[in-house]
Amino acid sequence: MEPHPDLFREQARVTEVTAKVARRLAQFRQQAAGVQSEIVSIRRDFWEDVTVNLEDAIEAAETMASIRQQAEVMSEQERSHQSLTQQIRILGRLEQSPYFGRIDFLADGEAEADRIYIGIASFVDDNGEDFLIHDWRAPICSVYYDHEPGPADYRAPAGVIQGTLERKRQFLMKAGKIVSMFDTAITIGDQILQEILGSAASPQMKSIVGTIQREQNRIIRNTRNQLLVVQGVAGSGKTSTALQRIAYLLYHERESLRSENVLLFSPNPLFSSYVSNVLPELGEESMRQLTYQDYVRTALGKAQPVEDIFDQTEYVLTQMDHPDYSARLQAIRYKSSMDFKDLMDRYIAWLAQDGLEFRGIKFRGSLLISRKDIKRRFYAMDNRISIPNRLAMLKRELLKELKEHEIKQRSQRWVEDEVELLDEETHHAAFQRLQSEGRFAQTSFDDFSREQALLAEQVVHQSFRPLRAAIAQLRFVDVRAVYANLFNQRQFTQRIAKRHELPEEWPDICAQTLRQLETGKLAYEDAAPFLYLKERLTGIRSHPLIRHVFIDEAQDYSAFQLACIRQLFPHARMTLLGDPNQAIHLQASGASAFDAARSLYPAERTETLVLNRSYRPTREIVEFTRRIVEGGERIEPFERTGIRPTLTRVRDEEDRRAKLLACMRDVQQRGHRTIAIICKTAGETRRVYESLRDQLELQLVDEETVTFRPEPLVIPSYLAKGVEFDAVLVYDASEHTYSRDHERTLFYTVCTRAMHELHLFSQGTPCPWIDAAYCDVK
Ligand SMILES: Nc1ncnc2c1ncn2[C@@H]1O[C@H](COP(=O)(O)OP(=O)(O)OP(=O)(O)O)[C@@H](O)[C@H]1O
Repeated sequence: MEPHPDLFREQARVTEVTAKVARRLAQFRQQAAGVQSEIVSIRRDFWEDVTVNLEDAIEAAETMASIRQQAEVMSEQERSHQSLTQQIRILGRLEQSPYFGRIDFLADGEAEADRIYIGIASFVDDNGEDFLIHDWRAPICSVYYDHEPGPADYRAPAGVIQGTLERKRQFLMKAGKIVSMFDTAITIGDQILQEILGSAASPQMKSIVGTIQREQNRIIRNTRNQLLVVQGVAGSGKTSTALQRIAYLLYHERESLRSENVLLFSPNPLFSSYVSNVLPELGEESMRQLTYQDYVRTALGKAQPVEDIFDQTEYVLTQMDHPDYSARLQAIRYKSSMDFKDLMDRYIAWLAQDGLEFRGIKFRGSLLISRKDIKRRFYAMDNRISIPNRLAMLKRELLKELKEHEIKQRSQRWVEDEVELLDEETHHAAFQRLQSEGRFAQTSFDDFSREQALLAEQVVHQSFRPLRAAIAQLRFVDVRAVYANLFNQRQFTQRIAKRHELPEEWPDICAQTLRQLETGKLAYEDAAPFLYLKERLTGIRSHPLIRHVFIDEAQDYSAFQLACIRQLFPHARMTLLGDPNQAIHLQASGASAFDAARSLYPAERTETLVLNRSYRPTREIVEFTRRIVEGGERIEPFERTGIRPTLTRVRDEEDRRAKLLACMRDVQQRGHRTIAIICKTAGETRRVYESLRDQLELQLVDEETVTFRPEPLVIPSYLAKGVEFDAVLVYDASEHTYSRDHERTLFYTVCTRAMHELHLFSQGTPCPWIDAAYCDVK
């Protein structure tokens, strides 16, 4: 292809700008080194530079002031070092690729067009006036993403600016050199996007800043709503867009928003690390990330273990022959529903009058306060006061009473014994304390008994510590028993369930739940309701510092979970991203997750945006995968072609192994590196790994894995969600493995992980959603 006529001129500008960037970088590095050595010397001389004098109160106060002042100097230097480091990181990136776009925008009424070069951050010339690079988030830069050459506008703080986009140019650069450059008006399709999407998958997600599409830009720059729902097909850029949106919000609200005020709920640790590099690549600190499971575990504490979500998923995918299977599946669905939440709300309302369960308070085997007594006191309080407030009052009362028990214990025999066992140092410390408090009398006999009394006080105080902590944390409320009662008073539950139908297998669900509760470990499906109950009783611990919550793969959340999340972050705006066709966990509500979320916010503060174009896979893969799901005809492929998916029939395991290895070799020969063999379950994944590892360098991915390498790997289906590979080999695409209702979305999720190649293997009848017309059958 002919080089672009302006290539020479543009390269000259790039060279000039990168030289300026390099100069600024050198200056900043020097400054940072200076600040660094300043910090080191402040740390070293800290105690020399403060005057320490604790002789009297005035001197001590002066000493404190001097320490504070010195600490302030140090933290100011540390802040400035941090900011310099961030600038250095950004300049380092600009030196490699200063910008990726240019627009020439002629505002109405102006004589000359503004020439705007767009990069990941602004760069102003040494005169402090001329922008050599504009930050992609600046208002004018939205023209680049939203318009083709011709009439265009953008929203500035002062209002909408109308004008004409005279030119739109895209660049791809490496190490300060233009690799390719196009004007959108003269090329067909999006050449740069073609190049980017055609390249290899990477173990770390990359930012899409240079090629954000118009429909994605609407999501990124949406600042009006409290709830933004993004419903997008597989590979439509939901995650990429979410991360760009976070970067945008950090810029747009830069006066008040920090990365620690933004929280992303991600599906698993592998996904968290997969996306963790995008914001740093854009010059921003990464947001906080959490899985829902981690959140529940932290909130419930170590004392209340919870089943792993992956163990629940494995159960659902493998234990079809288990006698409890059908009841458990029903339990998972019901306990995730809003019907169950309603039931619990009514139960909690009743608990305000009766039914709360408590634990007695025991010390060294004897009962100090019985549970009956605690219950009596609780229900003796004014029942117009909320349960959490009544419990707080009760807590104070119990702590006071505990103090009295503590005093009584001091004269007990066991205390005397323990005092005798105390070491010399403790005795000495008690002696010194009494002396400094002037509590010694003249006679040594009294002195001895005073020391004994002080030590007894300390011993008892120490022994009561766990009890005090337990009361302070309201552990005298027996949440587990309260939860269990919901399942062991069937008639009662049926009475309060009235309007709602309990599930058909309710008696079995009750028996199963009680058995599980007895083990001390919560089933995963009980975790969210249990936590909800606990928080409704003991007080909701909300997180007011979080201002934006993002939930990726939102289709996999239950309506119940979404309602809880809403309650936890009362001051946060919410962005929900998901694809109902990829709902793979049983508690998932799929499309109704979005309805559930919408019902939690006022309609006028809610917006839903849809992404139908799939960027990840080639056209051939989209043609194949969109036939797996209902409504797949609305999925539009991006114009990038490749080889057709294949379906290989195998005779037996030996044949499968040979054909899989042959396929793997072919794929590697075609230049692909990140190749995933996707199995359905963790058990199958391990077996495949064991059987292939002597033939192939292979990485085993399980729920503990946090990163993957660009080489062949074997992974269970549900862990692959959200990530992508150059080629996907579906280990077993037979009807035996994928044919039940809830396996359809799982199969779709697995197949849509492929960017360039998709190969399926099947022994016996292939899974019913494979359309042989859209793949090569071998
Ligand atoms: N505007 C874009 N420019 C360049 N690449 C893009 C763009 N949009 C999406 N992509 C690429 O498409 C792929 C899929 O993006 P992403 O993972 O964000 O999609 P998703 O909708 O979250 O997918 P899924 O739901 O299947 O997990 C990624 O490789 C991403 O870089």
